[in-house]
Amino acid sequence: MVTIQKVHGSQNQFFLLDQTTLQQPLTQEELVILAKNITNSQTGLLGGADGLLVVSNSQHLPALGKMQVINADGTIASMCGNGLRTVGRYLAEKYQQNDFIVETEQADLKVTCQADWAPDVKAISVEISPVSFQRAALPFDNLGTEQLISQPVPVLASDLKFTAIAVPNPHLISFVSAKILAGDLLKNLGTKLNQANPYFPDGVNVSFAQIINEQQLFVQTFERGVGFTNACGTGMSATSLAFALIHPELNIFDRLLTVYNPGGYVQTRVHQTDNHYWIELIGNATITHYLDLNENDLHHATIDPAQVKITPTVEDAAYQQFIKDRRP
Ligand SMILES: N[C@H](CCC[C@H](N)C(=O)O)C(=O)O
Repeated sequence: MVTIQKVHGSQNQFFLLDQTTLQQPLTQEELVILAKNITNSQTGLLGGADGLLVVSNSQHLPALGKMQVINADGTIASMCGNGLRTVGRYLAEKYQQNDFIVETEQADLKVTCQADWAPDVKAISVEISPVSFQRAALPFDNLGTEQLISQPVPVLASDLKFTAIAVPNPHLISFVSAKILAGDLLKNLGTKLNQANPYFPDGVNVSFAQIINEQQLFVQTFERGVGFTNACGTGMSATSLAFALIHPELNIFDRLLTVYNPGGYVQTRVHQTDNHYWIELIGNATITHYLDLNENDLHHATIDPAQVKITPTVEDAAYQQFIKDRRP
């Protein structure tokens, strides 16, 4: 039997599998099949999830481990901010360390355990990096520009301005009115740009944001490979950077922002050293369930829910209690 976890960051939900606990690690093909199966709201476990986080040993000393992110549709994401917080917590407890490095697809990133946000609400800070505005980094095409920073893009939507940032997964961001946020535009644009289209050949995470005040944002994201999620850590991080760049008069750099989302909130700090940007993402890392199942079933994605021993924790109730009166 092996144990996997169901976890969330700001209620962006994942299953977490540590390959090093298996007799035989899953192959990449098995991981993708498992991710699509286990996260599915019909065929999956516990109502499914937004993706699968795969932990394995890193060859990059001094990294404590390596994180791979597989979206619910089986596509691979180069980064996952909410996911990295839960992987960071997992590795902190596995190796009894509070400040360490985790290898991700394009960078080895800092992870730091924070003081609990409330009883049974663990908090982790993670580095979101590398950051690029270059067309080729997203990538995007046929928009008539090499960079997109707060510019109108009529072919995507009239009357909005867009910013495109890779952190390093791709994000398209627009600061919108409450009316636009409440409408169907985000769903329509997110759907359109994550199927065959001339603008974002690899798809893109699309976020609409509202500025609550100079220290608070609200962000809703339609995620590549998933659809709407309760929160997107890299989306909220990229939006914080866009906010800092679009409003230099507010001196946002190095200041703590609170970014609300449908799943709760996170905190971010945007940093600039020389012309290099990186973002600190701070937020909960919650384990909702431990799942004991047969390793063989993982290899064949033939998981019979009746054969899985599910142990809920007290942490989700603690998180719900924590965010109950912390809404914008
Ligand atoms: N939810 C994740 C982002 C997953 C990104 C994935 N949807 C992609 O880039 O394909 C986060 O907290 O950053």
